[in-house]
Amino acid sequence: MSLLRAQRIHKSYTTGTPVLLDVSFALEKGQCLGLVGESGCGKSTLARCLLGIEHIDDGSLLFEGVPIHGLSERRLRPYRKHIQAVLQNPSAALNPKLTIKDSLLDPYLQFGDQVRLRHFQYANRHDFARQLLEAVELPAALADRYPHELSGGQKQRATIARAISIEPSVIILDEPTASLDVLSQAAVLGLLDRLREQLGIAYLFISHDLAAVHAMSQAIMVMQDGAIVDHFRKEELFDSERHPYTQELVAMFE
Ligand SMILES: Nc1ncnc2c1ncn2[C@@H]1O[C@H](COP(=O)(O)OP(=O)(O)OP(=O)(O)O)[C@@H](O)[C@H]1O
Repeated sequence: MSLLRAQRIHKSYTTGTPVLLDVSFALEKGQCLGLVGESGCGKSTLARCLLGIEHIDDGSLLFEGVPIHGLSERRLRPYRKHIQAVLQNPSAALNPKLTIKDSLLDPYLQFGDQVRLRHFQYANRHDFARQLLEAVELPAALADRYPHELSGGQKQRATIARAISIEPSVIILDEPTASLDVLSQAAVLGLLDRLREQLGIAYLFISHDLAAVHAMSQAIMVMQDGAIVDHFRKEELFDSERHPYTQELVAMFE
């Protein structure tokens, strides 16, 4: 059974223009599924629907076969711990008033009594934060700093540490390196890839950067104007039967 399955999802905002059109896919355990498409095609809207931040107008979303669309916040809560997110802007994702340690501990304080950790061990706050910082290759001394005292790359590593802290099944990565310089981008993508292998977490990796998506993913979906126009295995990217839009993206990539 797939971990996360979207079936024939449709969504419009109040303006009425469809933003997601008949979107279907399945994310398997431990897989990185890439989603590529140009700005405004609907990628972040899909991410927000999967996270339960936006509602869908039609279709279904299933987590391990259980419908999770249209649930009240209270009924959605048991699923929130399984699906975490790392978004584009780490400065917006970290509370400026909290130390890095307190931000890292936040998901565990919310869900720790409901999760069974296999990789990390919670003995006390300080040691847990140390393990998480170590997992994302940050020095333990950063635990007591505030977000404004970290570089962009360090902040994004901290948001990744927070996302993995309760060992979710899925992380939605929405342009996770967009705000970083080229060297930090490569380092953060390498880190994410290693963590997926170590922790067995599945990613939906959303990006406008086909090269990054190709490097990270086992399967790739291409979105155009809210529809998935192509969906293929990584090895099939250069095949001649690719959708014309995919071929346009490939021409830019080469
Ligand atoms: N809250 C909203 N209300 C109305 N329209 C919205 C809202 N959020 C997004 N849109 C519109 O939906 C469309 C898809 O936006 P979305 O942010 O999902 O695209 P995207 O592919 O993630 O773009 P980018 O790569 O630039 O982040 C756009 O036309 C956008 O203007």
